[in-house]
Amino acid sequence: MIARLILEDGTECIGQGFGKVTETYGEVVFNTGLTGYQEVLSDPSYCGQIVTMTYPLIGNYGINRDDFETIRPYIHGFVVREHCDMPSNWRSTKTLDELLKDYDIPGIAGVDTRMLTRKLRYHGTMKGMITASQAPLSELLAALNSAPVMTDQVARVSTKSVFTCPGIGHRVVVIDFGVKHGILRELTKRQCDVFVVPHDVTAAEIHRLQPDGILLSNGPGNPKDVPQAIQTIRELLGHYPLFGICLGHQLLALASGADTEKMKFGHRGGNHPVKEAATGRTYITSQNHSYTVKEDSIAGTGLIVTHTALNDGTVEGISHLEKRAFSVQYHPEAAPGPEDSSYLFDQFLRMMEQAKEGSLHAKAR
Ligand SMILES: NC(=O)CC[C@H](N)C(=O)O
Repeated sequence: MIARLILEDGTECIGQGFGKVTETYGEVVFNTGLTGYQEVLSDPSYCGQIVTMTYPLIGNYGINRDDFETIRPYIHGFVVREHCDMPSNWRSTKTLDELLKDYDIPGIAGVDTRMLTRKLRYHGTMKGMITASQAPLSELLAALNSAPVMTDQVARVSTKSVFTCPGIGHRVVVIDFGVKHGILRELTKRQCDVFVVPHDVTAAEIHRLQPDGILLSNGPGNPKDVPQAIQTIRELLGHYPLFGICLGHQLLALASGADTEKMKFGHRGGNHPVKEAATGRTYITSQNHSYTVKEDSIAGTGLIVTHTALNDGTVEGISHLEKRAFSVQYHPEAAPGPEDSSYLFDQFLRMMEQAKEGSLHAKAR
């Protein structure tokens, strides 16, 4: 089936449809990962976006049972150069086409993804649509330009009720703005007793769970679309050790009085170099973000910049000088991607230990 990808600037790519070609709209973004398309497809942070992969052959190792980052994919469309429908891998249980069909997600293959990526880098990310309609371009563009911009992605992907991953270690409350399973895996691997709570949880509800620490998860959309979460984090700051990842990092910054802004085309891929200020070390990181913390908004908030992106100098990590709280813009759970940064989960565990020791000393006094 012929499918069309149309961008708001009038660019049209004609290709072969796969998955379920229904008419969808979304922000068109690109990811430079060489592998990891299953994790990209199932990362809730892509909710509302049409993702184009710059690597030219996608689908060749199929889809397996283990690598999902959430129970169902939320992306609005998938764009590839060449779609492989005959996967070869011992773990593969279905094809990429079958997965997209299961969840009514459109795919389009045969697209000049290099041209598309250059365009997105030059103009910045754009609204786009995938459709099988043969209507004139002008008609489709009018529909695309009047399509509403999504602002409720977090509510769509967050859990509706509390669930647990029991463990014998520190009790961690994960505020689920669209949490990736990789984050839960990293916590349970370290024996944490995990409570995953909905995005609109209140500080009082969290106090009742008596956590040792709180993890602010990744998630889709603009951090300013969830003002209630910013207020809750403000109320929690200083009471418990906080660790923020991606959207959670941006929300920690906003709750501390710093500001965020949209980037031109964001960072998405598995090889983004990030420099840690304290050691001068460079880590290769997995990233997926459109927004960033504004460096010039940090002064006077009690925060410091701990990590910086080497490609463009943007903020990739912050830490609070007086309160137990730190966060990173990238993905230390490395799904997909390099595992260099998993030490940050150990840092969070140490912070929870220190907080416990601190409160024991305070009680003894
Ligand atoms: N992966 C994430 O948590 C992304 C955070 C935010 N939605 C952004 O695009 O910047």
